[in-house]
Amino acid sequence: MSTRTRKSTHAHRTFGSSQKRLRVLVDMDQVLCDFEGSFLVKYREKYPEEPFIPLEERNTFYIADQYAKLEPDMQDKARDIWNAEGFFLNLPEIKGGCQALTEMSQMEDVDVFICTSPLTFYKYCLQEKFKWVEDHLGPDWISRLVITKDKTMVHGDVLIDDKPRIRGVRDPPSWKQVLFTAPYNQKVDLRGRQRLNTWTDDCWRDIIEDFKKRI
Ligand SMILES: Cc1cn([C@H]2C[C@H](O)[C@@H](COP(=O)(O)O)O2)c(=O)[nH]c1=O
Ligand SMILES: [Mg+2]
Repeated sequence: MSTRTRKSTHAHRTFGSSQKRLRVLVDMDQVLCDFEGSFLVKYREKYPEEPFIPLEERNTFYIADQYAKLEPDMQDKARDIWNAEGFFLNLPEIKGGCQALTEMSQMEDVDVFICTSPLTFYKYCLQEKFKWVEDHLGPDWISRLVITKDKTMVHGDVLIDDKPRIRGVRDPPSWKQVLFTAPYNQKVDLRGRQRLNTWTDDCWRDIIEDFKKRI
């Protein structure tokens, strides 16, 4: 066997698959963690006499924008809830999310990263996001956590995210968004995006398989 043949055989073994790997980015708040539900429970505990907005009537991405319209100081009262120590750490999981992520990361030719934005008031949020990931997914996922204010700066093929409009310095971003359903995005124009309603059926699997065929 010539040197050239040996080299190519080795190359074939090392890089045997011609399938490109699919890089999937998955958001945390309202995709893996129940930000909205937890906010409402805590808000009503803290301010039982104040008006509130039931989940099915939420119509803006940022809670504060809608609460500001109720009464002038509502925005600050709402903000105190998610700025508090322990809020992010104790967010319940969106049903089936962590199981789906674990299974997704075991799919052939798929790399999964968590991609989340922090609060500007980052005192508790940053470390609590790390701890949440460690507690719910395990320590190996810490190296798969990307925290950024600008998700367009992160390279990927797919971003599963509930935010109706994601903008940043890169336009268009490298990824295609799959819109994860949340109360405030039920009626938005999908603009060609796919929707994922839940982690508890196998639709996410079909979406990922479909993207694998397209890259
Ligand atoms: C007021 C308010 C804030 N957020 C926060 C929570 C996160 O820090 C980001 C959203 O991050 P994502 O990666 O886009 O999920 O903003 C929020 O989600 N909703 C609110 O009402
Ligand atoms: Mg989100």
